[in-house]
Amino acid sequence: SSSTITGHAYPKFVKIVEVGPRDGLQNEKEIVPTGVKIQLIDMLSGAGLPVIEATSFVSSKWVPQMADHSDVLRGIQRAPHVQYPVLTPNLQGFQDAVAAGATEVAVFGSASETFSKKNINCSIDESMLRFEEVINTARERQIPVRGYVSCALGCPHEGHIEPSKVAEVAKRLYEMGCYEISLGDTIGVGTPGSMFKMLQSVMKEVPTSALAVHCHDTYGQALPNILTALQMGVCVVDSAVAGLGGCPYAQGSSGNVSTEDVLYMLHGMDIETGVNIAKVIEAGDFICNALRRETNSKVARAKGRTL
Ligand SMILES: CC(C)(COP(=O)([O-])OP(=O)([O-])OC[C@H]1O[C@@H](n2cnc3c(N)ncnc32)[C@H](O)[C@@H]1OP(=O)([O-])[O-])[C@@H](O)C(=O)NCCC(=O)NCCSC(=O)C[C@@](C)(O)CC(=O)[O-]
Repeated sequence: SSSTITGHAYPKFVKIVEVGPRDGLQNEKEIVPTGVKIQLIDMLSGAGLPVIEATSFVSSKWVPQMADHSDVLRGIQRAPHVQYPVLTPNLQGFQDAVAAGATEVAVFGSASETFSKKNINCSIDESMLRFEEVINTARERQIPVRGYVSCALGCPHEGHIEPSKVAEVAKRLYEMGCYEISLGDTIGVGTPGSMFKMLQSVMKEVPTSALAVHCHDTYGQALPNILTALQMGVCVVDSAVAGLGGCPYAQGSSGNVSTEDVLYMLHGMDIETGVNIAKVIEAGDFICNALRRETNSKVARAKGRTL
């Protein structure tokens, strides 16, 4: 159902997918202690987030920060009704994830051929074969699989990406069995204009109810881009506590849009999320202290603990 605010129809409820513990931390140079990652995830669970992407089962040679994936997954206190998906690029990652107790996984493809090679060391077509193996094996175990499409609004190597290419990759992932497709503006170059065109194209191939947007805030466009997606009926938004993040294989990519800023906007529009913004700010304080870093969330900076 939808409500009308500012002359547009918006979803009444938006699902926030918190990606801070994975996308937010994967690019940190100094290894974050496993206990800190676990405490962060537990604090985020306590804030009422429905989905918390916990870690990645990728090669530790490629992404050393995620090498403790199994210990993180085993160490967290799972809250009821919270999903803790993990990234799995191939069958090996999937099997390791299941052995560590994963109950939801995500595969991550790209709309850019060059980015696919740099990020997961294979072409888009090869990646689809790997993902098909993961998805088919997951289906046998009734494990839901989410799918990402990176470079949906631009590529660090190829520049402009055709919306039709994004739609094609999204369709392939959806038809293979991903229950939700997250469209990633990996380097944060999109604007409401390019978001609109890209979504129009993707929505011809994948139902709107199965789409999520995943915005990085490099050019300060993440919130308007998200608003545009909401106006088009998208009701799942990825974000990272304290605006942590960036992809190690996307030079120039800055943090994800911050969960606190997304919540502030949504709640201000009377859109429900089930998330307690003050508790997210506390989790943000915790991780920023651990990283000895200022938050990237404007809302956290403005309101601190007083909200
Ligand atoms: C995909 C691979 C593994 C291919 O890496 P590869 O080197 O092509 O793999 P391979 O199959 O040729 O195997 C080589 C070695 O890697 C091992 N290996 C093989 N698979 C695994 C695995 N799953 N876990 C651990 N080890 C693995 C395998 O066992 C072997 O070990 P060796 O025999 O040499 O000792 C590699 O390229 C990789 O790990 N890439 C990581 C990419 C990554 O994590 N990127 C960041 C996440 S994506 C992102 O941030 C974007 C997103 C999702 O947020 C959305 C957006 O913003 O757009």
